[in-house]
Amino acid sequence: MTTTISIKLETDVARREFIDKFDAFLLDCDGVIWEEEIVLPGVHETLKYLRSKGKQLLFVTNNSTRSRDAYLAKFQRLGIEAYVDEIFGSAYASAYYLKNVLDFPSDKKVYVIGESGITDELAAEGIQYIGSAADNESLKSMDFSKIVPDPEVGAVLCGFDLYVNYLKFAKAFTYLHSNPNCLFLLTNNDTTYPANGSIFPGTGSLAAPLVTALNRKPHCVIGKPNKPMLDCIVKKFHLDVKRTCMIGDRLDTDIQFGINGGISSLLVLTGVSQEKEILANDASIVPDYYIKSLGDFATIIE
Ligand SMILES: O=C(O)[C@H](O)[C@H](O)COP(=O)(O)O
Ligand SMILES: [Mg+2]
Repeated sequence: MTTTISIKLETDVARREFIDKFDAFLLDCDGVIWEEEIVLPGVHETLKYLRSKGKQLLFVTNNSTRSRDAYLAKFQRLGIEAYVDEIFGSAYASAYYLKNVLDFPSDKKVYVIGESGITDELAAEGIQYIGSAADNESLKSMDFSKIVPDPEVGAVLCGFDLYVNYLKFAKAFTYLHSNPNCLFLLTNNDTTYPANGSIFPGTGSLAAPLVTALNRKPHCVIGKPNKPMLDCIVKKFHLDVKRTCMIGDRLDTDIQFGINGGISSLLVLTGVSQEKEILANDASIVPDYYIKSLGDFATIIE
């Protein structure tokens, strides 16, 4: 097996040469740019520097809790220059995929386990939905009489949901179990979520009870590392894959996304994946480059 070596960008010369190699950067958000409301050190300066060099920046996040507009408000709140067309969240990509790829029927509904990011983006695409916040209060007793099949539910879409509960699982299970034509979609499959210098259960772990109960894998997972998200981006921006680099904190989503898309990849060590994982002899996913933090590029600013 040929061992791929990842290049660690430790010197200013190496960092400058790296930046000059690319015209477009796809930037992951959680664990790269910020941890929730805290922008990581040096990231403001680095993003400003990339823009000053005329680089195309695209923000590509598996986080489905916010719509593009809500993300734009977050970028503005945190003092980061961004434009709505540069933002690709898994909620937007899921609504785009349902509308433009699956041609989801207008007389059908989507049952949502997830938050306003998903419901706002579905509404923006004119797709009917039920569930989400309406089911934030779970069953109070073992009375299941109100949980019945609904042939109008054409898909179950599961994303990150702080209010996930038994009622939501029972409804989603019933729609999928009673109707083999009901689509089972995940916004993304991240097993963990980076926060507060640690990791917590992520969307993939929230959807796992449904996968187990149904004994069925999702019909489609939209977010990184899967093609639907990348197709959406490449089609919209006609990127030159040879001059494009994905920057992320997670090997099995961000770096695999770059590999799947035939674009270069840079791993940062401020989120989920660690240096020892890419240095291991049996490393299966190896980025082209890696650096301690996106903010470290601030050292080359003239
Ligand atoms: O659990 C999740 O959904 C993910 O951990 C989270 O959303 C990752 O977001 P990203 O790192 O792609 O910005
Ligand atoms: Mg991340």
